[in-house]
Amino acid sequence: MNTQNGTSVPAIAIRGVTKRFGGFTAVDNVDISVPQGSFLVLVGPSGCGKSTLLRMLAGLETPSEGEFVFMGRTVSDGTRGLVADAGARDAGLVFQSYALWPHMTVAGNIEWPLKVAKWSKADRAARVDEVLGLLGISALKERYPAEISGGQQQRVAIARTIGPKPSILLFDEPLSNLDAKLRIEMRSELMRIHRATGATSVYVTHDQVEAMTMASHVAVLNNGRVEQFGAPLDLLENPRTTFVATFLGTPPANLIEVTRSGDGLVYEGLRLADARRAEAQEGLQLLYPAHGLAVGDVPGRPAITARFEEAAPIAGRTMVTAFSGGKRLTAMADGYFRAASGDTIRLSFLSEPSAVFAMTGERID
Ligand SMILES: Nc1ncnc2c1ncn2[C@@H]1O[C@H](COP(=O)(O)OP(=O)(O)OP(=O)(O)O)[C@@H](O)[C@H]1O
Repeated sequence: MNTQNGTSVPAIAIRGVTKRFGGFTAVDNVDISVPQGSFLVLVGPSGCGKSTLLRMLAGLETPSEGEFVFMGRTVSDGTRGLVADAGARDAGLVFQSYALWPHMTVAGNIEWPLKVAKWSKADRAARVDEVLGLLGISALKERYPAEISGGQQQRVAIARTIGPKPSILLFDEPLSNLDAKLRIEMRSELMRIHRATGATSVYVTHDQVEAMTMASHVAVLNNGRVEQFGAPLDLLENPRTTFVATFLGTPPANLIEVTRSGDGLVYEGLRLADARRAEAQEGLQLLYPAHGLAVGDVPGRPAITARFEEAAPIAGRTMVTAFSGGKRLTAMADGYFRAASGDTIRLSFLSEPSAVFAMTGERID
């Protein structure tokens, strides 16, 4: 069904999209596409352009250059100034703020877009009950937005968006107003809804845990550009830049700046790796995941002295933050580890670095 000339047509194709505000480039030549049913997460630090990209997907902004193609159909084209309206795009948007109509009941809010789309009365009633059930909020049907909690309001907003069965769902940080526990619950809920609707979803977040748990595809954005695009595990295991390597992953990975000395790569006089991993480069950065750094000396492994900063228990182990040479390092200790801030501790490098980067941030090995 979803084919043209025998080849599969992406549900969403973003082709060479740039967005400028005056002289400022907010989105810079973005080129990604995903198949139907994907869960694409746009992740990156504040100001990297992810909301602007989502707003263009929703048709709320026009690209300066490039085009958006949904299911083989061009819905925005920067060169021609074309932007198809929301109905023609077949996309529904869920915002961070719920923006429910306060004078309408929960059922009324969900029914409204179906009225706009000219569904029959019987079909509307059936669909409202169906999405209320899907979101687990049937009991709230006759309440007004002021009479339900924030988490429930967000469910109503999601129910309202999926009501008309859009084939593309767009989410702009929909969970950021919820408390930590509710966020985790709603994450699984959203995944369930995504699967139940069969829609292709695009989800904006600055929370990399959300990105890694929900995505089938992740685009890491930095300064308006896609720094890397791929499956979550691929990005974790094969980061192409130091930006991706340190932005993704919990706890954060460590970058150690080393210099070449003879046949070794050396940090504070300590040989950490074989210099043949990176020919002809003087300064380099070595990547160690937090679990690659242990607290305390380990026989046969290189170790450094660091200044203890803080400890956070995680699943029976302790994530330890310490400083060495002005740089923040994250290590894992077995069991529950405690020390006073400023104490001197030892950190051991348990294995070879998982990657080697140039000082410019590009991956070498
Ligand atoms: N209408 C606008 N006019 C001028 N500059 C804008 C406009 N909208 C966004 N920008 C700028 O474009 C850049 C990207 O903004 P955008 O909102 O897409 O970032 P973001 O990654 O979603 O950030 P956040 O996580 O903080 O919401 C920012 O520097 C922002 O100031």
